[in-house]
Amino acid sequence: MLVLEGLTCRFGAKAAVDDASFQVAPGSFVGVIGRSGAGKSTLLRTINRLVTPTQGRILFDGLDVTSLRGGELRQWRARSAMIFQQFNLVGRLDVLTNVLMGRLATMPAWRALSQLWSEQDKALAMSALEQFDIAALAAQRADQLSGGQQQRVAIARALVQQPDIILADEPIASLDPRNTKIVMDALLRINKHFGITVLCNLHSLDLARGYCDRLIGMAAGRVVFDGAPSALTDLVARELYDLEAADVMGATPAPMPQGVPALGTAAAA
Ligand SMILES: Nc1ncnc2c1ncn2[C@@H]1O[C@H](COP(=O)(O)OP(=O)(O)OP(=O)(O)O)[C@@H](O)[C@H]1O
Repeated sequence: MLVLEGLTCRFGAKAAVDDASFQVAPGSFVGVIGRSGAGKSTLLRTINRLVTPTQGRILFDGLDVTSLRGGELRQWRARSAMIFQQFNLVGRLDVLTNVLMGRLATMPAWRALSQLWSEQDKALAMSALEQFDIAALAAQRADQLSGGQQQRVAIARALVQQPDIILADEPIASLDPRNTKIVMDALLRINKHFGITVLCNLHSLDLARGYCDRLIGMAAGRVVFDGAPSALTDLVARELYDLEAADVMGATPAPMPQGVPALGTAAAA
């Protein structure tokens, strides 16, 4: 269980996240929504401790994440895998090595430095690639892949971290509708088949409604909505998004999941 208690993150006088308190049950798929600048990215980055909170606490299964330092903090970052809008792969390295990077936190420093991957880790990485139908790309340089393929590699890397929670920060923001569906389906599969909790920032409200069990709405750093997608009426959504409402609500049809996608069924884009 992830618990946030009065979490606040200030940049100078501005509170990017302002007194956020909520709990996320294991195995849920939670969408964080809100207009640009609402504080969604900062919230996820603070949970992962890429950003240091100014006030409040983050607890995970009773562990006080806010006070972690050094090796313990590195372990937490491995347990809370981040997925970024821009994929964050090492472009000059091949796909398999990029996925194996997800195993670094489990290795002794000398092996991590020389990147001596065990056969077991290689098998795990290949299996993750197979699950997203990109095993055939294992030997290719990451920067030769399409955006959708790169994001699937990033998701495979997150999966081999064997995380408790995945924090996905606008994972489909730079993708076309077809790849948006492939990547959202991959996250849904991880959530439903492996039971890994997903906390996912999404700009598109329609997408959030289609994929998430629960939505947390942010405005000016504060949590202003927390409930089931069905409870988010158009009126509340319009208040949440203000002038951006037309852009995020049904302007272009958002892809919807057709049930929970089986493993290894993503189209080989
Ligand atoms: N490192 C930083 N230094 C100063 N201000 C920051 C920093 N990071 C974020 N902010 C500010 O905090 C606020 C929240 O930003 P954040 O990126 O978390 O919002 P967001 O909802 O994720 O927006 P977007 O969807 O545009 O990414 C914004 O006003 C932003 O300018």
